Amino acid sequence: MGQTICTPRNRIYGGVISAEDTDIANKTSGTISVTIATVQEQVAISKSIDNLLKMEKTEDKSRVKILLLGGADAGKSTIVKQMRILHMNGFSDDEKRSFYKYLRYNVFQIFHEISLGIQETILSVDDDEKSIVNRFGEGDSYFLSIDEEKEVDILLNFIALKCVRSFMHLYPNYPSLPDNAHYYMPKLADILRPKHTPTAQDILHLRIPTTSVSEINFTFETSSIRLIDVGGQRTYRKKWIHCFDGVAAVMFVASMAAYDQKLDESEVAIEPVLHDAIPAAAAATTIKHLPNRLRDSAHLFGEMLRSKFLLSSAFILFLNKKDLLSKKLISQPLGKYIKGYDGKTTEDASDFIRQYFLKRKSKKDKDRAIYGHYTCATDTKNVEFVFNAACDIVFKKNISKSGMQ
Ligand SMILES: Nc1nc2c(ncn2[C@@H]2O[C@H](COP(=O)(O)OP(=O)(O)OP(=O)(O)O)[C@@H](O)[C@H]2O)c(=O)[nH]1
Ligand SMILES: [Mg+2]
Repeated sequence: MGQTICTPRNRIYGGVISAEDTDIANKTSGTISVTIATVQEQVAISKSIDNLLKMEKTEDKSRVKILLLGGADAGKSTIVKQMRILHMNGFSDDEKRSFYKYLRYNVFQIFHEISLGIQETILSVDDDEKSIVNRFGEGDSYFLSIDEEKEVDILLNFIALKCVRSFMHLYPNYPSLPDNAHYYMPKLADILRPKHTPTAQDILHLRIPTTSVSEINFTFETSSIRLIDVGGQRTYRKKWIHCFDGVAAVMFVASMAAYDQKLDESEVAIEPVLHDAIPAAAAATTIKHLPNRLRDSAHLFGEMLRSKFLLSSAFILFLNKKDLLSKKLISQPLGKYIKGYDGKTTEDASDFIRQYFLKRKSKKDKDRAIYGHYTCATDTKNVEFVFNAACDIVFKKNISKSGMQ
């Protein structure tokens, strides 16, 4: 059989000429008779297009543009999902159901990390459990060739293994475990049921990395908001600059629970994200040591503060994952990962992290107010509160409502 040459056009139409094509062909090959009626029609259409464009322009201007920035896994898209729940009627049943496959994949990712963790900690594994642990450690290729039912069985068998149970007992906060493990692990039997429709909470805990810029538009009180979400992984940060025009506020999201996590892309040399970043001595000294996620995030925060395109934008810092921070501190001392910390309580740790970010302000913007909150992006009530307070800042209504200076 000869090879099909796929031109961009027949790739779109699958090689079949569409009804639309035929219509265009008829129109262009026939004689066109111009009458006064058709001219009037054209003028009317053109006028209505102009009006639409004008309306769109004014609407765009009256929209308040808010940009979510921050490193990967910080919680930006979770905040977008919360806005959908709070201001856009949430998710339809079909949409909820469509998240089921991501849910299974997230569970697989947790198990993959558990398998690697078992191997790294050299936990003893019974002979009959070894091959299963190794299969999960290898990656997802095996799972691509099996059906959904079999996959669910294998996932449920994995969690029953003796070595898996011991690992979770000994290392519930193992640094490479995805953050959503805490939520999904206790409810696996329930959420993996093939008929399960993911709940809003299940969806809020999903980890689906953002790879492109996206936006939602909604009405908040009397204002029209345009909320823009970007991918936080280093490879996607280069796209951010295209969103920097006319930003009323930057909501910078950072995971406080990332203090013991490493960047995925740790081998990549650290480059400034923006060419316009004003060099600061402080930034140059930050990431020389461990390529740690919290450190990377604070560095990025400093870089954004110095961007000349964002100098007139309000900055609101969401120090996120406060729920996980308190869980992790029990077994992972913050001082082991970030120099200079000698506190004891979760409050001490949160305050230290806050200072760690705020000291990225250069001398130049010493007087620039940065507002912020300790947040839990998976908690709808908490996000509602902090988003309302943040909007008060943006709309300059009540600056005293939000404390971090
Ligand atoms: N427990 C807990 N989990 C959170 C919190 N915020 C976000 N998460 C989880 O953290 C993971 C990452 O959240 P995302 O919103 O996808 O992160 P992101 O900043 O959009 O990441 P990128 O798209 O890669 O830039 C998801 O599994 C979320 O459910 C939080 O406050 N507490
Ligand atoms: Mg995202």
